[in-house]
Amino acid sequence: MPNFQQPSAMPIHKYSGYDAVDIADRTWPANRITKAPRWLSTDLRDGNQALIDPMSPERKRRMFDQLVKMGYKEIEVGFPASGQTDFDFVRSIIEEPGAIPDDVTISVLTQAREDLIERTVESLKGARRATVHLYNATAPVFRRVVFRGSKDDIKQIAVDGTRLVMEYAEKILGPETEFGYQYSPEIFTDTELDFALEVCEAVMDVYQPGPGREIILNLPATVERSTPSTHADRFEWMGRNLSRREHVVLSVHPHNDRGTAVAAAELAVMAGADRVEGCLFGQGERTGNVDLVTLGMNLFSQGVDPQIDFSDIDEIRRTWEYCNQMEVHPRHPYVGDLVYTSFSGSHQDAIKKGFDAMEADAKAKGVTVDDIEWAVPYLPIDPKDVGRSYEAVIRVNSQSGKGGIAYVLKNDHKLDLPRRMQVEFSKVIQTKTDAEGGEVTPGAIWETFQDEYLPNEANAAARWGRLQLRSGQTTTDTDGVDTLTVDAVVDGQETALKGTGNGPISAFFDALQAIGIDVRLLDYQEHTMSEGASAQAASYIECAIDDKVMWGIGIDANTTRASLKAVVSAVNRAGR
Ligand SMILES: CC(=O)SCCNC(=O)CCNC(=O)[C@H](O)C(C)(C)COP(=O)(O)OP(=O)(O)OC[C@H]1O[C@@H](n2cnc3c(N)ncnc32)[C@H](O)[C@@H]1OP(=O)(O)O
Ligand SMILES: CC(C)C(=O)C(=O)O
Ligand SMILES: [Mg+2]
Repeated sequence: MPNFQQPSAMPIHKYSGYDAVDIADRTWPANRITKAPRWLSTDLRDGNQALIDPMSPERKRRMFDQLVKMGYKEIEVGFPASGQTDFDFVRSIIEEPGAIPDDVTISVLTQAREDLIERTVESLKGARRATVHLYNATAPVFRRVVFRGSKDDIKQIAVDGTRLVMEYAEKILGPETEFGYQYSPEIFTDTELDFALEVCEAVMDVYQPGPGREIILNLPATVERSTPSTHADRFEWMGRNLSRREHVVLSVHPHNDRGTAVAAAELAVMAGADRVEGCLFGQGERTGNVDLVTLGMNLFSQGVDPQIDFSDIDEIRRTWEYCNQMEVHPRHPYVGDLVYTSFSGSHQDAIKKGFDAMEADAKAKGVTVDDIEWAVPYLPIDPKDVGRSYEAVIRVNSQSGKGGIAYVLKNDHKLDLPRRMQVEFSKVIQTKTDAEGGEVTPGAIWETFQDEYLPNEANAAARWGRLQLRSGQTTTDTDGVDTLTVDAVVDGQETALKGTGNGPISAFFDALQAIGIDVRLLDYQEHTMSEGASAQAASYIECAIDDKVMWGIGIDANTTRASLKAVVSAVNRAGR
């Protein structure tokens, strides 16, 4: 096929590509992530600083409590030198007994400026575990435009900042505080690798990490600039070249400007990152920080424990929406309203078969479906594991086929329709969706089903059809011949019918023959709808009635009655 694409008129000359990393013997592509990295939530700092209306103290507290409840052990709680609100928030959680669990480390961010550092460290007085996070940009355009200084000047900002953090921590914080330090060469992604390394080494020379004294070196994709693979190369290069590597916690902090933050984080972990910083649902500056929920759930879906509890994902989302005053997109991975829903026929067919196969496999092994490996097509995880029901899994519209409709009837009403009956009923629904458009809700599917197949069971006003069954009795003689007597309403008249046959169904056909209705049996299936003494049975009968082939269904606690009702259902439909 010829390619008809044409050069665009976009101003491409304004932009340049990123540099590849010279690391031909890279090892990260072969690595697998087999355990959760250390997580840091920066919802209360990077997420909060990106909001039109930053969180009120009450909203900040709700978010903090939610993060603690989910299991995050490192939480960046603000930029206390930015103003009174952040400062007071940090003080409030430190001063309230029990607000910060003993195993949670709070962290605070500061620029490398003495007044800001002093105020920042002051905010941490009395904390059990606290980290000061210092940053300064190291990339060429920042050196030239923002700081207007040389490489050495920029390195000096980091060195002086580190020394000041240590001095103020020594002066202000008592022995009750287990103090930690984190340094970020901001805009790492645009910084020359050897210079990023040089600055990190200079910072370490001041801080002197060693046994029992870790340093967190966080390499941020402040603005995402490259493919995740180049980002991973940069992490592998830094990991190989950093001295004192065993005392360094190498941390990744992706933003999502190119839409690949999740991949960038995962590949960086494969390349040696020990720790990931991000925000729930990808909140954060511009296109957001990396989404911690997607990262955690990606691990979960591969059988790796994220060490974070996502089992009530809608509650997490409600809290997040309240705190951020924003809405999660309906297609957001793992949590959006539509992410466990299929509208299209072939997906629905496969999902229904998947659920049926899971049930059968579990039964064969004598266990429950929760004990076997998840294998339902089109559903990467079991929605139940994040607190979702199966209700939304299949939704029916004009793109849907028989499988989806059959799924709704089975799931909501325990009716396991035979395949040819599924085809028959899906045509009824298709007529409805073609005529009315839009979605057909499970309630509307059931109403249509009742009206089509069970008019005598549904409300009396909606009854229709030539025949209604009142009561029936069979007797069997010594030759095995059944005689059936039936009290019925035929064309509005109370009528007594009688017939014989080699079973109740053929006896009923014989009785119908007497009033001019010619019925032949083509297929018969039945199943119980629940366990126990009061269990209902569903009978499905496919009949040739005069020149029409029709399915009917009967539901009753008595299987004979259920099958007679199914014949009535088919006969009435033939005359509709
Ligand atoms: C990538 C990130 O997310 S970084 C975090 C960004 N978050 C925030 O900035 C939120 C909170 N910040 C604030 O509220 C304010 O910036 C404050 C209160 C901390 C400081 O405000 P101001 O004193 O007005 O300074 P402002 O933020 O404009 O900073 C600009 C000055 O700081 C310098 N600067 C910027 N970053 C740094 C840094 N990391 N270390 C040292 N100096 C820095 C700039 O070069 C500039 O200096 P100049 O005035 O000599 O040209
Ligand atoms: C302060 C740093 C870590 C940051 O948020 C960034 O560079 O994106
Ligand atoms: Mg950031």
